[in-house]
Amino acid sequence: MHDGAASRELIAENEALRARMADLIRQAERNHEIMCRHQAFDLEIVGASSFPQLVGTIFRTLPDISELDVVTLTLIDPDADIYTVMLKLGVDFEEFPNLMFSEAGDELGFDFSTGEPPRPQLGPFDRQRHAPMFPAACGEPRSVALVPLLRNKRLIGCLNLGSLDATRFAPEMGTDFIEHMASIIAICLENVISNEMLKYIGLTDALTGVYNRRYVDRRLLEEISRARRNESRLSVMYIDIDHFKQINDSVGHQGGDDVLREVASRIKAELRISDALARFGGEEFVVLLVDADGPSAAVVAGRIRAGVADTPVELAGGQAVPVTVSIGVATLGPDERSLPLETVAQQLLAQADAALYRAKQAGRNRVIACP
Ligand SMILES: Nc1nc2c(ncn2[C@@H]2O[C@H](COP(=O)(O)OP(=O)(O)OP(=O)(O)O)[C@@H](O)[C@H]2O)c(=O)[nH]1
Repeated sequence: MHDGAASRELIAENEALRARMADLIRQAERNHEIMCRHQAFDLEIVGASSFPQLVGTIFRTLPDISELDVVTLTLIDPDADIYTVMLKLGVDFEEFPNLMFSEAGDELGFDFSTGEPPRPQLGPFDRQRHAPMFPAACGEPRSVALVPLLRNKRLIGCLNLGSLDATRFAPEMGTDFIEHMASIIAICLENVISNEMLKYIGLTDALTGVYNRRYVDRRLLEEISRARRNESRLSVMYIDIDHFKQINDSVGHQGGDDVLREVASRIKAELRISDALARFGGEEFVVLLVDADGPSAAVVAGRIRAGVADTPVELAGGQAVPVTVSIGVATLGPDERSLPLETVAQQLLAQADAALYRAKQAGRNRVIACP
C-alpha cells in the first residue's frame, strides 16, 4: 500500500473514532444530566412533608424529568382509610385527577401466581387492560410501564408511566432504573401516609371520631385570620350535655360513651362540611361555624338542641335515654380585628363558655347567644 493511501485510511479511521468518541461523550453527558435530574427529584420527594406535596411532586416533576407523556398513581386502600383521612385533613382530590385508589392489589393486573413480588410490566398500550390506569382525561399513551410499588415485598400501589412513543416501553427492556425509582417513591409514600395518619390521630377524639381540642385551637386561629382577611363572619358554639353525671350513673360508663357518640353524630348532622366539631373533653363539644353571623349561628344551635332533645338516645340494649344539651354561642366582632389572633381566640371561646354557663343557670336545654 502507498504511504499516501495508508495515511488517508488512518486519517479516516481517526476521524471515525473521534466522531464515535464525541457521540459517547454526548451520551455520557445526557446520562449524567438525567441522573442529576433524578437525584434532584429523589431529594424533593424524600423532603416532602405532606401527602399533597409528595403526590404533587410526582405528577408535576416525573413526566418532565423522565420525558413521559402521562404519569398516574394507583394506591391500594382496602378500607378507604387513606382516602378518608386525607379528605379529613383537607386534601383536595380534584387537584390530583391522576391519583386513583384500588380496593385490592389483584385489581392492578400483576401476576401473583409465582409467589414472588410482582415485576414491572412494559409494553404497548392495551385499551382493555390499561384504560383504568390511564383515565381518558390524561390522553391515551402508546406504550406503558406499570411499575409495582413494593414495601417489604408487599404491594402498596402502582406507578403507571405512559408515553406517546410506541417504542419507549417494550417487554424486553431492562427495568432496573424504574424499579429503583419506584422503590424510593414507595418508601416516601409509606412514610408520608404514616405521618399523615399520625397527624390525624393526634387531631381527633378516639371515642367519638370528631376532632379534638388541639385541632380546634389551631383551626380557630386560621379561621380568625381568614375572617379578618375576607371580612367574613365566624361563630363559636360551646355545647354541654345536661346532667351527664346522672346519665352515666343510670346507664353506666359504657352507656354514657354511647350517648356521647350519638350526640356527636347528631351535632354533626346539623353542620356544614366547612364547620368543625370537636370534643373538648368530658361531655363538652365545641363547634366552629365558618362564615356564620350571630343570628345564623343561633339558628344552627337551635337545630342542634332540638335534634338532641326531640328523640331519646337508644342504647345497644334497647334502653331509650332522654338527653338534652345546653349551648352557648359567640360571634367574632369587627372591633376585635386589631387584637392578636391568640387573644381573640381565647376571648371568643370564653364568651361562648360564659353564654353556656348562663344557659345552664337558666334551666338547661336551651341556647344562649352572647350579645
Ligand atoms: N361515659 C363517659 N363519661 C364521661 C367521660 N368524660 C367525662 N365523663 C363524665 O361526665 C360527667 C360530667 O359531669 P359534670 O361535669 O358534673 O356535669 P353534668 O352532670 O353534665 O351537669 P351539668 O353540666 O351541670 O348539666 C362526669 O360524671 C364524668 O365522669 C367519658 O369519656 N365517658
